Amino acid sequence: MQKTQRSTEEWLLISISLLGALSILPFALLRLLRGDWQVAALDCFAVLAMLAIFFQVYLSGRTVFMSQVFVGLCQFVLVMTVVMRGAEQLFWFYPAALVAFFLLRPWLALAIVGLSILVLGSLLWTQIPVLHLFGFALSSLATMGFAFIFAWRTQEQQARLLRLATKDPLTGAGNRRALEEKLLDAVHHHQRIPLPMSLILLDLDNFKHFNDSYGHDEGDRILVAVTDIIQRRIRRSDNLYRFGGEEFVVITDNTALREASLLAEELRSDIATAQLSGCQVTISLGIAQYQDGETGYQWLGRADKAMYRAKHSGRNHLCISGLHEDQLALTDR
Ligand SMILES: Nc1nc2c(ncn2[C@@H]2O[C@H](COP(=O)(O)OP(=O)(O)OP(=O)(O)O)[C@@H](O)[C@H]2O)c(=O)[nH]1
Repeated sequence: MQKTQRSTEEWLLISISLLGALSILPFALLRLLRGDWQVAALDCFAVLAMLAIFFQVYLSGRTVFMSQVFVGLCQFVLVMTVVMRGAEQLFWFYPAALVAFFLLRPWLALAIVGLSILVLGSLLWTQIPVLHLFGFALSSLATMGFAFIFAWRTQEQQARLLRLATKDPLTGAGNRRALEEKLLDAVHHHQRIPLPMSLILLDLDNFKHFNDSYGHDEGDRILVAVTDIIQRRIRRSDNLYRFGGEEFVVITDNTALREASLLAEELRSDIATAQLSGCQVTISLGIAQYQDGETGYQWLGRADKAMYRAKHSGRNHLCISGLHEDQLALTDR
């Protein structure tokens, strides 16, 4: 379960920054040959800065901040080119605006491109005929407006697709696919920054009996109520997933076994005392702290084994996987 693939965002920024540097390079060389030092210096700066962004993203995988830097750089170079070469360079506004909407969140891109239109308009106010200026204002605003609508709609659709792909429709907890992604990310992150992290696997006790006695719809309501109790108890940075029918997983970043077992005990006790649908619902839990070198599935498997030990100990119980089990017995806390 090794994560080696780059995200789409990384590939996009890597490609765009390299392509940008390679496209400006011939202009830089031409201007150097012609002795057009000022613009050549600006072009060389743009090439070097884009290459720096390329290497930074390639090596670190940081895309959000580097996208902002890239868009800021494009706008700066655009404005400076217009300052040095005049209105004839205005056509660069259009690709620079589209890159902003392509890489950034729509509202941030709107703010940056809007500001750029204002700066360019005020620079050219006295230099070009009013009709020419009016033409630029209209075409740039239309480009910005359509790009914004397109980017905003894309963002909404992506968010909706992401919800559909990663959320359990009944409870709203993350689904199994999201859990698998999270396990990959967590292990990958732990290889870079080895902070303790723990996993709690919890399973409703005798749920079949509950379903058989009260009906499937009532069973569904219990699943939703249990999800709410867990969501209210865990931190915002913790992640809850519905792993199977009546099985849930909580992954707690930056949490060692002792804190995770305290949380698990709180969950057990909160649910056991909640009187859901007028009944006592109980859960059994298995807890495992991530151990260096294991895969996400091995980590989950250890928590699963611990959870089954809890079931065999009579249910409404928690068991801990790992070396420190004795020191962490509930009576010890
Ligand atoms: N209402 C409802 N029930 C579900 C859902 N998914 C799974 N179940 C039921 O959960 C029950 C799980 O039964 P078992 O695997 O035998 O487990 P259990 O009865 O909880 O017994 P232990 O886990 O050993 O305590 C089955 O009756 C499933 O039909 C769901 O989405 N809604």
